[in-house]
Amino acid sequence: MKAALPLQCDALQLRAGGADDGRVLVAALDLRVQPGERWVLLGPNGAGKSTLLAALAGLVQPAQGRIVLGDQPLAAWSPRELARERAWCPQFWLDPFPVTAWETVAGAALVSQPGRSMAECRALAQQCLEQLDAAHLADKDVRTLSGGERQRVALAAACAQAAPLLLLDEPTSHLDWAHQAALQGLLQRWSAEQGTVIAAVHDLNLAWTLATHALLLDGSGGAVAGVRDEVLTAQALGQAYGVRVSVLDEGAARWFRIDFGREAV
Ligand SMILES: Nc1ncnc2c1ncn2[C@@H]1O[C@H](COP(=O)(O)OP(=O)(O)OP(=O)(O)O)[C@@H](O)[C@H]1O
Repeated sequence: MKAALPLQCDALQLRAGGADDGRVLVAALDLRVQPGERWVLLGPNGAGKSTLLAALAGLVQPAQGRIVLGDQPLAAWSPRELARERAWCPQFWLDPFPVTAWETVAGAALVSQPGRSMAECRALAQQCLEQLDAAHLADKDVRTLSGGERQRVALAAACAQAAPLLLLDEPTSHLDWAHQAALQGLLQRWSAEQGTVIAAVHDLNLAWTLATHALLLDGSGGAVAGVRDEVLTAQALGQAYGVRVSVLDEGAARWFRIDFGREAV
């Protein structure tokens, strides 16, 4: 896999639904993301994590400011070129047609490299399904899969695109513990090869173990971005989510506990 390109946001403003009169989700975000970094996006429901991921994928237009990938604004990239640079794995899937898992993944491989033969796409699809422990699902109709199985197929499709920037919207929302751990390992290897990962997550402990950097949206347009240890603090998380968060530092690890029985900070 080739190395990811640097990604940057300059005074980025995003509104709900990308509409001119939509609520401001992100007021003026400056962000620098370097190849090999793993970012987690956090913030309350409706804060704008999915909207920001879609904007970074080039699928939602900023109200103001700009996003730059490599040396040109995102808006200047053609869809075909962009498909070679970034893969976007959404939070939900619509599967209206009877398509198999391997066809779904092979389709993603074909999007980024239209010259590939179907045999090559199928071999790559098989490899990516194996990486996500989903090879045994290859011939199944995606409409018949369980939530976790369908999510692993979607993640395999994102990997098959072989685009070095992975934009993942709640990638572990349907995964059991073992598959969460396996995905973390995969994403760490991805970034070790100079791929970049940006993932929206709600699980603070998973966020901590996954991330090198974090971006915390407050739901009112504000955002704090930086290295993980400085952003993921009890105070900042408590304020953003409106719950009491306590932190246990244990060697190099940090554990978060949410006190659901106490009033918000
Ligand atoms: N197409 C749309 N039209 C209008 N409003 C939208 C549209 N898409 C999203 N929104 C609104 O924008 C806000 C941000 O949504 P978004 O999905 O980005 O939040 P999120 O932080 O990912 O939330 P969650 O944690 O619940 O997944 C929400 O209030 C949502 O209702």
